[in-house]
Amino acid sequence: MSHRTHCVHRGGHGDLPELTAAGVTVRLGDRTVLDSVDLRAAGGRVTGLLGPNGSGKTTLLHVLAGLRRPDAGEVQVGGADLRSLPDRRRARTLALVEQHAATTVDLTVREVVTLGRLPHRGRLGGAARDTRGAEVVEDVLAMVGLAPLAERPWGTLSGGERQRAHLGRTLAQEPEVLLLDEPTNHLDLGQQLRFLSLVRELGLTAVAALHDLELAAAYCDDVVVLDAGRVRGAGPVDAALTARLLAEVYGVEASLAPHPRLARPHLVWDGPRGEGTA
Ligand SMILES: Nc1ncnc2c1ncn2[C@@H]1O[C@H](COP(=O)(O)OP(=O)(O)OP(=O)(O)O)[C@@H](O)[C@H]1O
Repeated sequence: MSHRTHCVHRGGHGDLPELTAAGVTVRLGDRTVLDSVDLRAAGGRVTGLLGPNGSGKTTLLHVLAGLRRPDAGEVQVGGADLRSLPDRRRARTLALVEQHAATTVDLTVREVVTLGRLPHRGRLGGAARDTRGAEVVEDVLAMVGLAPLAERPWGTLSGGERQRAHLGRTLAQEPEVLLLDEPTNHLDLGQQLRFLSLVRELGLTAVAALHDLELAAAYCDDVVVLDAGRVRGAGPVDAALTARLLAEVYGVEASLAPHPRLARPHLVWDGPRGEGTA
């Protein structure tokens, strides 16, 4: 993946909107899947959305993206109620990279990325008014390392290449707020590190659901930890990811330590709770 400066690159400077959720509750059937959840994703920072399987991360991302209406609570982006934004404005403000996003199989990689330009086109869908569209698409293809595969049919891509194409389509939307649902799932270690480095370098307001606590400790500024639909911890990574929280929420003996070479926290785990050696 290329790290060159790009037109969708914001560099983390001041004017990016904050995304907040207040009292978000979602009930599905007789289950309360999210229970009065508060979240604050500060402008231009990467917020990790953490929690065990089934804790509500995807459901919360769908509420934050405006894809699911909560039973209670509200989401604000840049101080405005998400529901008050017209669809196209919302799509230009905030975009979600889904975990298992489906894409029509006979499109090429460039065509998939170009789909991200739809909110920038005229009301009748014409490309005429999207004067920057082609340039943005080429920039994004280079940025996610898919320029050499631009003409490849979607169906021939590996899982990791598809993940990068989905990111490319989302970046082509030029959102200010980027929502990512387990974005590193299909990626090898090198691609995981490059993907999250790229997300940081974009400098957008980002919320990423992550299973890998090591990656979360390394790449997130802040975290929100869900457990059974409730927030169990939130704040800057090193303050929020305490040994006690990791034991209670994940059932593991683990803690953060200074990275031996880099100025950032590093997750050190001993094992499942009660079986650690420390
Ligand atoms: N339509 C539904 N009806 C009932 N329960 C549902 C429905 N959809 C999701 N759930 C439940 O809601 C809970 C939260 O699911 P969600 O996918 O948001 O969790 P998650 O933290 O993203 O999980 P994972 O890490 O496994 O992807 C789960 O227990 C799930 O089984």
